Amino acid sequence: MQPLGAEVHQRIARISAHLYPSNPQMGDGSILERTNCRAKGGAAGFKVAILGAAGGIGQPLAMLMKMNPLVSVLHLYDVVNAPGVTADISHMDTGAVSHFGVKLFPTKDNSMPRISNPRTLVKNGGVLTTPTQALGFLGQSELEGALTGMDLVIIPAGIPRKPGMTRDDLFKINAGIVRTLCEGIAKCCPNAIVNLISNPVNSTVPIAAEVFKKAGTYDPKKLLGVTSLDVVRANTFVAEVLGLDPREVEVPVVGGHAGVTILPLLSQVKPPCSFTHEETEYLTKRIQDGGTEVVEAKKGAGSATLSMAYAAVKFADVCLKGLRGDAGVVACAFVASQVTELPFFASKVRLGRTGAEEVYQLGPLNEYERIGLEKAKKELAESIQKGISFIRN
Ligand SMILES: NC(=O)C1=CN([C@@H]2O[C@H](COP(=O)(O)OP(=O)(O)OC[C@H]3O[C@@H](n4cnc5c(N)ncnc54)[C@H](O)[C@@H]3O)[C@@H](O)[C@H]2O)C=CC1
Ligand SMILES: O=C([O-])CC(=O)C(=O)O
Repeated sequence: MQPLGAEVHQRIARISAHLYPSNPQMGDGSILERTNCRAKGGAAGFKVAILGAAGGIGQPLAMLMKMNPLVSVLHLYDVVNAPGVTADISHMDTGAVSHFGVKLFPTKDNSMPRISNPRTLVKNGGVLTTPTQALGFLGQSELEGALTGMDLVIIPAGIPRKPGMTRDDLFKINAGIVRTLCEGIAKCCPNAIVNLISNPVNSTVPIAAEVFKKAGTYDPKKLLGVTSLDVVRANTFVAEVLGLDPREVEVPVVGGHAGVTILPLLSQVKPPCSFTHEETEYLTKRIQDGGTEVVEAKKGAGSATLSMAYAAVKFADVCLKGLRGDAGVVACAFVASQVTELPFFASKVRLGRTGAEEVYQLGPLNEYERIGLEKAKKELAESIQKGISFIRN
């Protein structure tokens, strides 16, 4: 293998310094390192990490994010099988790079980096690029590499439910996983938008907030619990009842993401429509129990993964459009909120360059929804407190 010329060496150092401004050691080119760069033809876009990328949600989510034209770099992190998933995804001829892998090795005198396969280097508008060569991020020791420089971090890491379990039964294991991952975010990409999928969302979002507060990096606008699957389900089930195309239906779903805390506002469905009491009861229950419906159908093989990946990608896409500065980007999410007396609540939010820039009020509720809201708040208050106490005590 031939050593690289000084010009290439300097270019690598410049790119690394640009990508890792807070970690200059990554840019000196004299250590074994990984560098990000765009594949030839890769669109300028956002850097996205998926934590738990080898899981039931993580894999289809990685695939769909690799197809998103707003994404230029995709980091796939897991404690198992991340390199395999990354290798697989990296063969897709889309723009995003699922972690490009040029490995730079020190030379004997430690002065000049070598590249494992110099033929993979391509010059693209002055930027060092390579056709996608997959490298995932495997295990705790690679978490920092996965997170450094990210604009958006999506977290579907953690165990899923089996029949008979509640989402709260996942707390014992998932709380610790979320804490560790969020400590990494606070350290490596404190300005990233975080989309938290791991259950129980009603507690994991408060956990994440406490971790960020402890680290001094908390920005409530940037932490979003993902409740988009509730909206996706609500749109589907309401469309079935109305005999409409689900793509034309918009149902706000507020509260939280577990059982009675999932509160569809059927009085605010677009296009405007009305439901009988029986229809309201049927729809509310079906939307609230949508997750359990899938858990039971899978008979112990996990919970919703494909519809969740779809819903997560829809939500990530609106977050990226907000970051890009698009106007009028609105979606439901579980966020820090003053809409009720609770510190967190899911409602419609407007997404902008800095995250959830505006949290909308609930609007007029009917009697059925007002009763539902009281039930939702009671359970939510306990779940939120449980998350907060996990970090504070
Ligand atoms: N917010 C929502 O609407 C929904 C949330 N979920 C939740 O998403 C989570 C993931 O579900 P699935 O993908 O079906 O589970 P899964 O078990 O198929 O995948 C989870 C992945 O997380 C990885 N993982 C475990 N510990 C990790 C750590 N410390 N760091 C990084 N990765 C780690 C595992 O290796 C695995 O690949 C569950 O908690 C589930 O309840 C599921 C559906 C909907
Ligand atoms: O039900 C579960 O455990 C997974 C989930 O959150 C959902 O599908 O809404």
